[in-house]
Amino acid sequence: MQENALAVQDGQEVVVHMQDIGFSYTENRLFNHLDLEIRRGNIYGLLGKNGAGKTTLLKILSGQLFIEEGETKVLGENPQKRSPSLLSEIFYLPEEFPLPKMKASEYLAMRSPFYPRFDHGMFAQYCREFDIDLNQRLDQMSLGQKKKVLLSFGLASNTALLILDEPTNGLDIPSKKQFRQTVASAMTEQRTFIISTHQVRDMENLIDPIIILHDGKVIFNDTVESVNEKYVLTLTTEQPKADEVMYTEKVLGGWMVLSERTDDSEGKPLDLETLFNVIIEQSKGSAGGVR
Ligand SMILES: Nc1ncnc2c1ncn2[C@@H]1O[C@H](COP(=O)(O)OP(=O)(O)OP(=O)(O)O)[C@@H](O)[C@H]1O
Repeated sequence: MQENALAVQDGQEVVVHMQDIGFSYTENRLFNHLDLEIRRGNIYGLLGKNGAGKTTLLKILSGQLFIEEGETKVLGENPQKRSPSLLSEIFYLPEEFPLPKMKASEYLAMRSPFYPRFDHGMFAQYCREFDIDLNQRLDQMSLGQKKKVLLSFGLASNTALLILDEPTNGLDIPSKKQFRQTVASAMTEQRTFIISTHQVRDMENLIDPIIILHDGKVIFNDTVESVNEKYVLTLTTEQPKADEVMYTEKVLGGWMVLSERTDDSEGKPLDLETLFNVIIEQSKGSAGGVR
């Protein structure tokens, strides 16, 4: 693909730029003045409550839904134009999908020519790792097996942008570990992955930065590390007063409290689930939130 010159922020190319986006399915507005920037070479996690609009956002990025207001640029192009060169640089794995009545090997032969840098050796390796029989018919596979075929296909496609919507849904316990290892091994500086998920425990130590979609906007787009540099979680046995702490949560043995990190702070870093709850909680009242 002849990529247009992309803007560079902090040494990383901006592969997705969304500005002032407005979108509705019905008279109710889903996105209102939504802004988003995604930089090359990262595995982003897209988090949000049910109905926040994660799938919708991913469909806009992959040229399947059209916005009413604002501007979207993906790899420098407007995805609504659906140019073949741009579409061959995006692989989108939906949460649910119908697959044709054919063997996985036939599907490979049919779809792989669409992706100019498709790596057949990698595809075979990923399928071996996921224990997939390429001679089995796709429509006779379980949900998890189908996901593994498409995931292997997407990773081997070598597209600049790989979008995975709830990829671990349907995967058994050993496959989730395999998923993390395979995704991490397929990542390169030239690629960008966006993974939408509710299964944050499956994604711990894989996705970073984190994007949180809430109330029609992106309310957080930053690394977990940047939050942990500023804040710390500590366990206390006395119930803290709600108005004296930024965030608290009842846990076994006491209360988890989020406070600003000082030089002598001792505590544990935020896990993704707590980070999500903190950001949503902060968005309710405070100006600014945790940033
Ligand atoms: N085709 C459609 N027509 C009308 N409304 C829709 C359509 N698709 C989605 N919606 C609505 O838009 C909102 C966002 O849906 P979307 O699937 O993008 O959310 P999500 O964050 O992916 O949700 P979940 O986490 O439950 O998968 C929801 O309120 C949903 O009901």
